Amino acid sequence: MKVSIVGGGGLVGSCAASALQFGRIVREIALVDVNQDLVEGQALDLLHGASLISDQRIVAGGPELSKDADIVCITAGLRRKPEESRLDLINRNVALFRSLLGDLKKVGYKKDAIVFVVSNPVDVLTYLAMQELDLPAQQIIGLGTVLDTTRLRSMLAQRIDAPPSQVDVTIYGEHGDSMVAIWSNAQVAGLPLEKYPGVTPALIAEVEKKTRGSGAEVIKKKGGAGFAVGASIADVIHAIALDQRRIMPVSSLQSGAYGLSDVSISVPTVVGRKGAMSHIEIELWPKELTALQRSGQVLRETIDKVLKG
Ligand SMILES: NC(=O)C1=CN([C@@H]2O[C@H](COP(=O)(O)OP(=O)(O)OC[C@H]3O[C@@H](n4cnc5c(N)ncnc54)[C@H](O)[C@@H]3O)[C@@H](O)[C@H]2O)C=CC1
Ligand SMILES: CC(=O)C(=O)O
Repeated sequence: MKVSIVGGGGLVGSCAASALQFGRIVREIALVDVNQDLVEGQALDLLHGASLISDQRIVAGGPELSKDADIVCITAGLRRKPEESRLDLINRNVALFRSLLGDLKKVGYKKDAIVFVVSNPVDVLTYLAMQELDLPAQQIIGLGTVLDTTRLRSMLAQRIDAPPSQVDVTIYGEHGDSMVAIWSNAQVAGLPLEKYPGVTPALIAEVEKKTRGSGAEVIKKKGGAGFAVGASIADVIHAIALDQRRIMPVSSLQSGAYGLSDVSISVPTVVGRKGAMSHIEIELWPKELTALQRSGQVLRETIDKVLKG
């Protein structure tokens, strides 16, 4: 498996590369960036640790490195300002994104490549990639609410003193203000979350609110997300590389599940070597379903305004 990271010189791309190196699963990590010195420096820094970590090939360069990549992960983009909503970013990011898709089209890409979008607003740019590239829709996925989900699980675990890996609650919908935490099926180690010691409706509401504001909080305090988003990206890439068919909250084109269609958004999705292989529809609380459909509506309106307008 060769993974190229477009924007690999930046914070998100370099943290993803480091997580992939420690993951020891993919064969080659290619960092692509317009900032040549920066990307060469990142690749060199990763390479310096190779004898301690893994035998992967690590290279840096221009768009041509994506030509034979099995997974093209796009993290190039402009960062969100603390007071800016993710959707406001689209106006600054669409032109940049179109130009790097243009570079990719020029150099070419594998017919079975998975294009994995991380740049924000991730759901809208995932939809744009699907429109612009000549690939089946299932081969184009976005990070969606994978990062939001680990933030929610990890912070809730800390509050109730449970192991983060045993907290099972997932966020779906937009990677943005209208994200929807699905509490109807939440568990800790297989036990119903609401019966777990220390869990109260007020605590749940507080952690959910903190999760919603996490992106902005991290940007304000350290400039942008790095470690957690890098780990999230590596988790999805490993599910693809190993054809794990895990159910993950990635963003992909919808065609009817939960009443959503013609929009890229996160719902329970089977992720494997062919990308977003299918969507799983389960019963939600009516208020969760309504919120998920509203989230889809928010994204649809943005797509209509920005991409079709
Ligand atoms: N979906 C998610 O959960 C998250 C998404 N993000 C998004 O990831 C993106 C990147 O964030 P950071 O890494 O913090 O920004 P950054 O500024 O550190 O890195 C962006 C990199 O992209 C490069 N770049 C710009 N134009 C390029 C082009 N045409 N081709 C190749 N490289 C190009 C820049 O030189 C820079 O190295 C942003 O859009 C941010 O909002 C960030 C965190 C979470
Ligand atoms: C920047 C962003 O989308 C996040 O940290 O959630």
